[in-house]
Amino acid sequence: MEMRKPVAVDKAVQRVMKHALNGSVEFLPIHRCFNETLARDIVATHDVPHFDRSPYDGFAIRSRDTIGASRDFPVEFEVIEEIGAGSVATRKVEAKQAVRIMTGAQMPDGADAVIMLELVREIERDGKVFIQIRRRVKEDENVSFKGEDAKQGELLVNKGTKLNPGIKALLATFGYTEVPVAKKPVIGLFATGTELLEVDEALQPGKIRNSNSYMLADQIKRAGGEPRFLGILPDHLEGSYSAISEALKEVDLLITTGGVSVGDYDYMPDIYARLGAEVLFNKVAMRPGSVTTVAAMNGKILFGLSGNPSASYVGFELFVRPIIRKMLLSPRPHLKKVRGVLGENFTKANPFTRFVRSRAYLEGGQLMAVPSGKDKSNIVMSLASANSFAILPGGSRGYQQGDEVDILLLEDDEGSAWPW
Ligand SMILES: Nc1nc2c(c(=O)[nH]1)N[C@H]1C(S)=C(S)[C@@H](COP(=O)(O)OP(=O)(O)OC[C@H]3O[C@@H](n4cnc5c(N)ncnc54)[C@H](O)[C@@H]3O)O[C@H]1N2
Ligand code: MOO
Ligand SMILES: [Mg+2]
Repeated sequence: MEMRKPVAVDKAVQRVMKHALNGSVEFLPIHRCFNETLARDIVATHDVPHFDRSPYDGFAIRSRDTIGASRDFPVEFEVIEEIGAGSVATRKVEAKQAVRIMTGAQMPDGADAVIMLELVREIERDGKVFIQIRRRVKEDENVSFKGEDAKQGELLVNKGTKLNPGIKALLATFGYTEVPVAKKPVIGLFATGTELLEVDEALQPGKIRNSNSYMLADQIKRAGGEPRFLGILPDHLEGSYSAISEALKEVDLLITTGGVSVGDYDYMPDIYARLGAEVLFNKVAMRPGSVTTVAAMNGKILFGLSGNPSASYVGFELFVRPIIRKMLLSPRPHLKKVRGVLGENFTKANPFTRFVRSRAYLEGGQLMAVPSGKDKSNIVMSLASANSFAILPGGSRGYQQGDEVDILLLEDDEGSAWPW
């Protein structure tokens, strides 16, 4: 019987990260990309706005002409032209002249301020329109200046940042019809186990439905990768070996679940040996997921996650997610770590570090983490409301409600450079 030597979690993650693959760039039409990450820095290619403009519907004037204006002594301006946004005045504003201007329209030459429509009185005389201004208007008042939003050459968004609606607005502003994004790594997904049924199959004695593949496919998408379902492999060495070696040609990374422990039908260790893959570790000092095995081969990584649902969920987030994020050029590829308070007693001691699936929430400004269900490796139900892992370092004692703990956030996009 093989005795496996557990590796500390941080050491295990470190070993995997040494084999991180480089990401590549592709260009996607702006209306098609969503949630990808930028593969280039976004730099302002011109000033925004690229002309001085009015932020109000009003009248563009020369501020100095309002000196002395008051309620009792209004100053009169002749309205020489009217422009809406998109139009440009044809005449220069001279002394005591005004251009009726709408929000977003370019400031006419000569004018240095705008007074809002509501603040003037309009009068008509001899077929001409005049306005009366009853207050002093300062130089530059109500002008939105060229470059006030962004200056040409300014670095606006770093590569490796996930697209969001705001970044989309920037891309459109600068005329990106095609957006440089990090190509999503393609991650193959095999579920192994003779006991596994497809989702549409009726239950049979001793058999269960394959839930891992669906869970992991969405974890892959949440991390920014592209899952490729490769189906279920019954526990047969030959068949599994050939399916896995074929699949490796098609994907960047390969995940299998199940068959990594020491059971009679746990064939993954044999398969790695036959492939000639370098096993980075086959036991991690963590719960769940202690059997997590990672192997490297020809610039690809094979993640042998546990068959137990909670264990494969945790294994993915700790070991696969950072590799995906790295390929997406993120400078912070790991889960974000924050401090919080344990919301319930957790008395079961364990020599290995526990990653307790938890629901984290703010209460009176304090982050609380409460276990989201039974803390066993073969449990599925606790995953549904988990948005975090509370980290309970291994040792001989349990933890109490109110203890301060590190918490890894699952639904955050900022990440950590290195949380360990
Ligand atoms: N003698 C020992 N037995 C076990 C050890 C050990 O150290 N010594 N480790 C235990 C731990 S810890 C874990 S975790 C599991 C890991 O087992 P495997 O990764 O080899 O996975 P399987 O044996 O194939 O399956 C385990 C469990 O998970 C269910 N499963 C598998 N695939 C799926 C799927 N796609 N969807 C849902 N559920 C799945 C499977 O039916 C089993 O119940 O080993 C312990 N044993
Ligand atoms: O790998 Mo197992 O999940 O430690 O329980
Ligand atoms: Mg097993």
